[in-house]
Amino acid sequence: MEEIGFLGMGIMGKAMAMNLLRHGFKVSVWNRTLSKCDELKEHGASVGESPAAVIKKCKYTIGMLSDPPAALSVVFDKGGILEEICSGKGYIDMSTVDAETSAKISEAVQKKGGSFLEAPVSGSKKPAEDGQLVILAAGEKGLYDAILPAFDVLGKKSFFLGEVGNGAKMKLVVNMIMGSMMNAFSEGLVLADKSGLSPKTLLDVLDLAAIANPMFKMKGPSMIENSYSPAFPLKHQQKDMRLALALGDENAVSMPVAAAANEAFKKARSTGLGDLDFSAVYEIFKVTEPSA
Ligand SMILES: NC(=O)C1=CN([C@@H]2O[C@H](COP(=O)(O)OP(=O)(O)OC[C@H]3O[C@@H](n4cnc5c(N)ncnc54)[C@H](OP(=O)(O)O)[C@@H]3O)[C@@H](O)[C@H]2O)C=CC1
Ligand SMILES: O=CC(=O)O
Repeated sequence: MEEIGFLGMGIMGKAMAMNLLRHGFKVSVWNRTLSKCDELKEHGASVGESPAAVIKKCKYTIGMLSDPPAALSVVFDKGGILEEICSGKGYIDMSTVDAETSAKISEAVQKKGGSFLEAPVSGSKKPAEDGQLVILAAGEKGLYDAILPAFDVLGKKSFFLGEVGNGAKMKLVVNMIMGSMMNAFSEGLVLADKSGLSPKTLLDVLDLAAIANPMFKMKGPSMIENSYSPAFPLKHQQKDMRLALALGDENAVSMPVAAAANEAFKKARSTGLGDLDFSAVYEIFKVTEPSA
């Protein structure tokens, strides 16, 4: 396949671009903080000086940026995608954003004659390293078909969900559920501990019960060690809760559980836990009321 552009060398983008390189793809990368491209360069990637420079060089370019302002910035700002995107080129945004952000980008890219696909992913740092992501694509089907060889390397399964916005919405629903589960899990760990049970034994029981799941299994042991090395940064999980709640507002869906979870993530951010893993929300539940 032709050289693939990759914008955003954060936790996910770096792992995904590395994976493409490992599978023999030629990759051209860009990151706002340029030094984060060094390791990729050592593994054979070329480095572009701006998103526009990468788009100019590559037929297909993937973006993996933190949030809606970042996703919009690489498209609309000086040196951005719009300066070089044209007929025959495609942009695939794999960031987690809301449907409105995706639609804005899609419209602008198409106005210049380019193709657009949104393709947020489910799965964190390790699945990204192992090519085990779940890809939630929507937009131009021709671009989806063309980029599938790369998706087959990045993920274990790709879904094509129709018109732009459906991928973003699916991702927000999934992460709203994940964030709510992480809150219930944290409360349960604290309740076990405070009521004299072993949190470690709780993990063993949960793993054999009807609610066993990969997230509890993966995060539980590090949480009880108070270890929160970021795989999925808490600030991004809170962004996803916020965007999912806005989707709930638009559709008049009452979401009291997600709203409470969002408050806990906000509180965690306000106490400086935003750059840690989202499982650090556990710390919020450990804080006990001072006795009167
Ligand atoms: N980590 C995870 O487990 C998962 C994350 N996601 C989603 O993937 C996306 C990326 O996540 P992740 O890699 O963890 O995040 P990181 O915070 O590790 O990386 C964010 C990236 O966005 C860039 N960026 C931020 N602001 C701007 C801006 N204004 N202009 C240009 N670039 C900018 C950063 O550049 P710089 O280095 O210069 O700061 C960096 O490359 C997010 O939308 C997240 O919600 C989805 C699934 C799993
Ligand atoms: O967005 C995070 C994930 O683990 O999926």
